[in-house]
Amino acid sequence: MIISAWRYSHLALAVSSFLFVLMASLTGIILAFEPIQQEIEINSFDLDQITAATLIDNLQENYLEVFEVKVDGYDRVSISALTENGDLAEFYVNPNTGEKVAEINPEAKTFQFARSLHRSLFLKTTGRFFVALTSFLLFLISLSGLILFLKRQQGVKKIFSTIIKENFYQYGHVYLGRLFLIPIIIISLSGVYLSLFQFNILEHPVFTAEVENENINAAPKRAISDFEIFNNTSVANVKSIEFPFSSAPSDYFMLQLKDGSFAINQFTGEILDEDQLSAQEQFFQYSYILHTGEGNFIWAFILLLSCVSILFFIYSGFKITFKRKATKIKNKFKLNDCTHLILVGSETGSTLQFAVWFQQELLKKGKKAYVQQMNEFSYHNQLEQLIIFTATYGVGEPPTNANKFEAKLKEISFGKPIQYSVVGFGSFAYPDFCKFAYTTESLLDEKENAECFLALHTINNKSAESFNRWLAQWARLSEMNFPKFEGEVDSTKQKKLAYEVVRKTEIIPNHQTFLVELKPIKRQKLRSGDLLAVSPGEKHHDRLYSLGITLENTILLSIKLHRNGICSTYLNSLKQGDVVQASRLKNKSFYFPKKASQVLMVATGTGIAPFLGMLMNNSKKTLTKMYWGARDEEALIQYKNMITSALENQRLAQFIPVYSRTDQQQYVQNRLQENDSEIAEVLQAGGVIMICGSIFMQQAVLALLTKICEENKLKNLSDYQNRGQLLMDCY
Ligand SMILES: Cc1cc2nc3c(=O)[nH]c(=O)nc-3n(C[C@H](O)[C@H](O)[C@H](O)COP(=O)(O)O)c2cc1C
Repeated sequence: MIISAWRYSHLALAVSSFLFVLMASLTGIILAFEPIQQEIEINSFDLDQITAATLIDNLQENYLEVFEVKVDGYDRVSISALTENGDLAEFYVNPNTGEKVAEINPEAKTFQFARSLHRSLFLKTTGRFFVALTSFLLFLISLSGLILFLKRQQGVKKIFSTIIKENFYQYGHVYLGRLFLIPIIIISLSGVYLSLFQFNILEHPVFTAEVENENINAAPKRAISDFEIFNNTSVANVKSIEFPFSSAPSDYFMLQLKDGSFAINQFTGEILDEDQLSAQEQFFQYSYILHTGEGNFIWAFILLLSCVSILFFIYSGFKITFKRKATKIKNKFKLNDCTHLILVGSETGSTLQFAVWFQQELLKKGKKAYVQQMNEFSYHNQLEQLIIFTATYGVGEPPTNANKFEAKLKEISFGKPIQYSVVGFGSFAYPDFCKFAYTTESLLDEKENAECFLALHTINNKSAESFNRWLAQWARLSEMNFPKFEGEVDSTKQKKLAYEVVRKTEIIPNHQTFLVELKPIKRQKLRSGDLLAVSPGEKHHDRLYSLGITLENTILLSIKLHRNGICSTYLNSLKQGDVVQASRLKNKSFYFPKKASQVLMVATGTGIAPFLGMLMNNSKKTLTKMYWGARDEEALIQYKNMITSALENQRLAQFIPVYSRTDQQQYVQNRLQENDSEIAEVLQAGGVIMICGSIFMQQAVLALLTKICEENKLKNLSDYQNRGQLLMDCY
């Protein structure tokens, strides 16, 4: 597994503490319900409007003797008093009247249990130590997570920009991270701070009034309602009031406010001593509220969601890690004996899967192939073929395991001629698509004795299909036969179904293209844009075709016959009534949009097939235009009827054929460029651009679209792609 230092720390911390974090989150979820429940159940009074003087008066009117008043975090006022029946009791009162409103119920058993587990794991001091450590580790995990998030988003300014969706768990991990990392940092830090008090590292100050008894006057005697301090203090600011034990002048009121404590002469109301709340104690109070959500419904709810999100982080984190760990480098031969060296530049391991698969296939063919990380590159005399698979990160930067490659390559000189091929793995969602692969290729270009075997090939979103196109070219040049790389969507694992050939057109000699229409023998749900993996027989591997669905629910395939193409030759040999075995692969990212102001289709050659199906089914008559590139008009013969009928019934608004080998001598991208303002308008008006056909056309069209976006001051092309306004299926 290849991993950067931050990612490694994040993972190591999470793995080492996950059981404790899991326990703390589960109990945290339960405990977060307590303030929520209290908030719902309690009739609260507006304590700001009631003075301590009124409260004391009310109480003294209602009870024989009052010992203490307490105001809790939910603004409930409770007292301990001698009632008129002479009973000593504790209960909640209405501060406006002094009357009893409710009993003080003991805390529910569930909360008691969850709290003990949350605080000490029922292990007393040892448990408290582990809990404190867990809090601290959670803080470090969140901090490293925050740094990874900022690196991923490429800076603080881009915190709120779109998160690029790679897969569900990765996206969820990052998305929830953006929402909950800060609350989790607050929870963990406040937890650590509260723990310091549990271990007596910090202590709560105790207010002991320093009063000289002889200085306490019993006169002039005032009514409580005339005590300045009680009149100036609202009950909202009170934490507790201890009443004087007896009527001896040496006993006084002890008033504890949220910001200080006072000793008050019971006869005169004079302040005998006072103490301001220390910063440490204030910090404790804030930490307590932040950690428990006491008295704040909204914050308690955020705490609840944060704890739930921690559970998701644990689960998705493990999912991501196991996926990455799945591929390991295992070399059968010593490096110095190998003729083929596959270098990998990968951050999260997916590129490595391609490399290891490729190595295994080369080994099966008797080649001595070695897989190595790009940073470890060194030259040996046996080396003949250098194949580099690399991802791109950051702003077109190398992955961590390739960041020293440039420096290493500079020091290396190839003693004998070698041939190299570079494959770039990247994503169109990023502005610098596969940039590091381009850099790598140009570095090799400059090296003596290094000859380019196959020009740079770029792969968007780990597309197995695109990789197979590269593989086919590489195999042809090196005169080998490779099976298909199936990647995550393994068509061999999909159920094979039977399809009957209902139509097959003659091949157009100059273009070597033909149409095949297949009818599923068993009914199935199909959509234009899906892929059909056709199996030419047991011994051969499947070949994927983009399909269109006709109005009769048949599958339309447009095929180019390749000279040594096993599958295209097989399909060309079919006759009406023959049965074909194939499996369907969903390709949801290339469906005709359900809602779009307009659709612009761009295709070359046989790439038109899914579009023909989409047009037939465009019953809403969404405004659709199609640019289609081919060598000459003859290539259109097979599609002409379908295009004409789509135009007639307004399922296609305009068809723009572009021919490269006629007087016109144009490619689709040239024609698109002539209409650049119209293209800009499509993007601006929320329209969708769909591209299907050759990878070369795709790259040229993407370069043009990027330019159009820049010139018209539109958003980044990747923004449109993220919003589903740019859909592609190219090969
Ligand atoms: C944070 C981040 C930044 C990325 N930056 C780029 C980029 O600048 N250009 C690009 O083409 N792809 C970029 N990608 C996409 C990756 O290169 C692509 O997903 C690749 O297949 C990942 O390969 P790996 O799993 O082997 O690391 C980025 C991906 C992530 C998560």
